Amino acid sequence: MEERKAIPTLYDWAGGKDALEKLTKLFYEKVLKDDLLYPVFKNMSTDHSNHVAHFIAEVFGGPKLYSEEDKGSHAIMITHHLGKMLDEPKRKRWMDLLLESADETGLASDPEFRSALVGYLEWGSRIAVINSNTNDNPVNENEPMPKWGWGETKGPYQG
Ligand code: HEM
Repeated sequence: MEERKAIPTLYDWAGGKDALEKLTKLFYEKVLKDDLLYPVFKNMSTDHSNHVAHFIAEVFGGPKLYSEEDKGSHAIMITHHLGKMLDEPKRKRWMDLLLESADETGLASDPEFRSALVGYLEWGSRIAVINSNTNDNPVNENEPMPKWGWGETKGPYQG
């Protein structure tokens, strides 16, 4: 049977911390210029963009940038969404602008990586909408950060 080469984490394949911070920086610039999303994010902190990059970095198998460096946790991330009353049009715009930013910042665009990225963002953004329509955090403070991998493609294409 043919041996597969070592599978990189999604974090490494994406280009690490710098690539993810660049992605969210452009994304929140777009968000603040967007009529639908501006009111939702107008009070966000100056750290917001990096915190989201660090959260994704950690979920994608990178270092504990969110849970240790930023002193966050899965439960704390969810707390930020509680009561925000998000809906499908806002979620969709959020997805569109994030994927547009991925293309414009030159994030890895191979089919395997993008399938994992979109899968994670669809999952996470739909959960964010659900949690934004309640004030009760369903996640316990001790629960681990989510982890996301390559999914069905099992890794980058190895021609
Ligand atoms: C995979 C999906 C998502 C992830 C990983 C994520 C992650 C985060 C994180 C880490 C924070 C805390 C930032 C901080 O420390 O300042 C946050 C806050 C927030 N997120 Fe999300 N989020 C996601 C989806 C969404 C979506 C779809 C929306 C809206 C359409 C949204 C709206 C917000 C808002 C309004 C806040 C609070 C902003 C404020 O502090 O004023 N999030 N999110």
